[in-house]
Order: sequence, then structure tokens, then C-alpha cells
Amino acid sequence: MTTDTSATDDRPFGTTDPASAGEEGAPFLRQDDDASGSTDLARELRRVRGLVAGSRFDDVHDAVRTVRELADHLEAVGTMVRPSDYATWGVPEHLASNPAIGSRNPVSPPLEPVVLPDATVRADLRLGIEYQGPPGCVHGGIVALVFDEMLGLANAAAKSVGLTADLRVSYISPTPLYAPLRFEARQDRVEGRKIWASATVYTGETLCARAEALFIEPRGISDAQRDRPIEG
Ligand SMILES: CCCCCCCC(=O)SCCNC(=O)CCNC(=O)[C@H](O)C(C)(C)COP(=O)(O)OP(=O)(O)OC[C@H]1O[C@@H](n2cnc3c(N)ncnc32)[C@H](O)[C@@H]1OP(=O)(O)O
Repeated sequence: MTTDTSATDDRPFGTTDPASAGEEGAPFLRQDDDASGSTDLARELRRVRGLVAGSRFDDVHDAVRTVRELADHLEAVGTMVRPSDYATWGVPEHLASNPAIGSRNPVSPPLEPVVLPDATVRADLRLGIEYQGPPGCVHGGIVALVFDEMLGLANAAAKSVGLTADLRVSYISPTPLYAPLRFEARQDRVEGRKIWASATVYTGETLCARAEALFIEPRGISDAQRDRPIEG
């Protein structure tokens, strides 16, 4: 496997300005497929993940061989991206490998956030057995993961950049698997480098959990980076 050191050029990633969203919201994040098939590959691997975690099998040794061959093939034909290529704000493509929302990461839940005109970010989704914690319910760590991402996106919608410093989740009632879930996050206030944001997840009328978080803007952020927190 070779290493790509030139991953800092312009890529088709970005966000929608809340001002241009209608009442129903507009897709917030743009993570265009790079035409290599990587996004489709991640989609199929998500299916595999759900099937492996949620099925009983008599004998899957043939599948083990197939998947091992696939991994060997990908290792041979791929160009490894170094995390350090994406280590600064303003280099957006790292989003694709994000475990909460990355289009190329098979681990990421099926998050398709929309932004509302008031800069609230909303995501409607269902989570399958691969996200199970208590029987029939979503794992609390997964709820926290989705909250963290949604809160970060709400900051991006409000044109700010922050690292999570403190994240508090109150689990009010179990978050059911396979049920329609609605996550909503919004930025509450900013004081200097401190950013407060909050979020909820409901199934129907039932509040499952809520989150409150403090983010800290990294030192040395420029106005341009603040203005375009994901596009860079
Ligand atoms: C668009 C995609 C969105 C993605 C969202 C994903 C979010 C993430 O996963 S981020 C990863 C997880 N978070 C981290 O790794 C952060 C690790 N922590 C750090 O790097 C540092 O602690 C950091 C940057 C947060 C703060 O460090 P630093 O810049 O030195 O801040 P510092 O100057 O000490 O503090 C600034 C202020 O914040 C306060 N503060 C800092 N940390 C905390 C905290 N944990 N709790 C409460 N207050 C805090 C300080 O008291 C200080 O307050 P004041 O100005 O009133 O004195």
C-alpha cells in the first residue's frame, strides 16, 4: 500500500447556509461521491455489519474467505490516507472517514442531517441491531456519539468551530431500535471561545435523551475558518 500525501486540494464537501433552507429544512452536509465507488462500498459494508451482528448462521466459513480476499484486494489497490493530512481545520475531506457521519465509514450511523432556517440541525433515522445496547434499545454510547456529531454540526450551522470539552447526556427513556428517531441540535450561546449547544432525541412524542455541551474554539482559528467550518 502506498501513502497519499496530496489530499489537501479542493474537494466537493461543504454545508448549506441555513438562510437558504425552507421550513422543512435542507440537506446540511455535502459529501459528494468521488466516483471511485468508495461510498457504495461503505454502504454495502454497512449492510454486512447489520447482517453479521443480527443473524444466526450455521456455517459462514465461505464468507470469511470472501471477506479476507476482499480485504487483501483493498489493501493492494488502495492508497492509504494519513490522518496527519487532515490534522488542521480547513481541510474538509476528513469528514468522509468520520465514524458518526462519514460517507466512506461503514461504522457511521445513517445520519442525513438537514438544517432549518433558524440553524437547528435535525436528523431522522432508525438504528438497527448493530447499535444495540440494552435488549431492543440503542446503546447509550451510540446516542452520545450521534449527539456529539449533531451538536458539532449545529455549531457549524451557526458558523463556529469548537472541540467538545464537556458533553452531558441525560437518558430519559430507552431509545428503541428500528423506531423512527428524531435528533435535533442547536447552538445556544457563545462567549469568547466558549460555545454552548444542546440537543434532544425523540421517538414520536417520547423524549429519549437530551444533551448539553460546552465546546471550546481552538486557538488561532481564522475568520475564514469560522465562516466556513466544514468547507475550510
Ligand atoms: C463539523 C464536525 C463536527 C465534529 C464534532 C466532533 C466533536 C469532537 O469529537 S471533538 C473531540 C473530543 N474533544 C477533544 O478531544 C478536546 C480535548 N480537549 C482539548 O483539546 C482542550 O481541553 C480544549 C481545546 C477543549 C480546551 O483547551 P484550551 O484551548 O487550552 O482552553 P483553555 O484556555 O484552558 O480554556 C478556555 C476556557 O474554557 C474552559 N474550559 C476548558 N475546558 C473545559 C471543560 N472541560 N469544562 C468546562 N470548562 C472548560 C476554561 O475554564 C476556560 O474558561 P475561562 O476562559 O472562563 O477561564
